[in-house]
Amino acid sequence: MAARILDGKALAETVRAEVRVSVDAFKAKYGRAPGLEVILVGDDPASQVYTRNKEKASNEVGMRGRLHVLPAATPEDEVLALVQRLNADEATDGILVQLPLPKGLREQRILDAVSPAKDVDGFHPINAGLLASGRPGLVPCTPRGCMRLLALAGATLKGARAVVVGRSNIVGKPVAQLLLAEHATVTIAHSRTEDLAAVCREADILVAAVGKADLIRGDFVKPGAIVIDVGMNRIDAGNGKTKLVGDVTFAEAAEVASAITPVPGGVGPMTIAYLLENTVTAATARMEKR
Ligand SMILES: NC(=O)C1=CN([C@@H]2O[C@H](COP(=O)(O)OP(=O)(O)OC[C@H]3O[C@@H](n4cnc5c(N)ncnc54)[C@H](OP(=O)(O)O)[C@@H]3O)[C@@H](O)[C@H]2O)C=CC1
Ligand SMILES: Nc1nc(=O)c2c([nH]1)NC[C@@H]1CN(c3ccc(C(=O)N[C@@H](CCC(=O)O)C(=O)O)cc3)C=[N+]21
Repeated sequence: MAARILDGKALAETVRAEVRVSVDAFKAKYGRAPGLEVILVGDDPASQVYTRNKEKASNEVGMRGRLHVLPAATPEDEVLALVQRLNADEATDGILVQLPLPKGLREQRILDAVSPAKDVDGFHPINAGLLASGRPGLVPCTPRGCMRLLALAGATLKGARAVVVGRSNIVGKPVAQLLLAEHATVTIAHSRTEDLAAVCREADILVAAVGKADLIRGDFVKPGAIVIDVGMNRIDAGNGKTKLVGDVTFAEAAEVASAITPVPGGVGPMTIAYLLENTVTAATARMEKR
């Protein structure tokens, strides 16, 4: 049996079309476009590509997107000052601080400075707490993208066994919270998990968010399971070039799973689409509160 391949690129296009509609409605109502501010500190080439894509994607749906590039040696107080200026700016609805930050900058201190109302990454402890309490707030983009891909797959979540491999605050934990909210029976596995293969084989829904190529092999996958591969690993392609792969050995898993996301073209594009969605959500919530 060959798995259905869940096309995240196409689904992200659908989400963006939905966002375009809400952006138009927002503009008609409030006379301005929602604004997303992306802060990049340093000159990491991969981060430069990602952040430029985010800026471009926001402009494509009719939002105002702006990228702030600061030198790697920028003092922490200057980064904080920019965040505070954007917190206070009426036309700024979303603020994203691209990770990782250069060494010497305290990530937590900077992320915590972002106003929870403008925290379109959903990384602020207030938003993490709201999610854990099952209350409305801004939800991290990648986990939202994973849930939408599961909906595309037609997954039944209620009562299903879900295994999330990875327990980071940005992917593993929030995706587990969202699955739990949908009444799945959720297990979170991590680097100290014993017999990861056996744990994964229990899963009707398997989410891999680790950052290790080929960690999840075909025999980790229960026949008929749905596999969401969040991993982004750049590996040597053998021909002097590199290629992007997930955490799951795709060819093997696709033999056993009922549906699987590819890398690239799976979760990645969905993350960007939900960043835009979160920005309109944040913008609307702020305007309605005024
Ligand atoms: N598609 C997208 O849009 C995005 C993709 N990513 C990608 O997703 C992956 C995960 O990102 P992120 O959550 O930030 O990563 P982190 O490095 O923060 O977390 C990785 C997690 O994997 C666990 N882990 C490490 N080794 C093993 C192992 N051998 N077996 C089981 N678990 C293990 C770690 O366990 P422990 O806690 O014990 O250390 C940790 O919980 C990366 O490849 C990243 O590039 C990330 C964000 C967005
Ligand atoms: N504050 C913050 N928020 C983030 O959401 C955030 C971050 N920092 N730091 C880095 C990670 C990683 N991340 C990705 C988003 C999209 C793709 C993506 O679109 N990937 C394409 C391929 C891109 C390529 O070819 O390189 C795909 O999978 O098809 C990848 C990775 C967001 N992150």
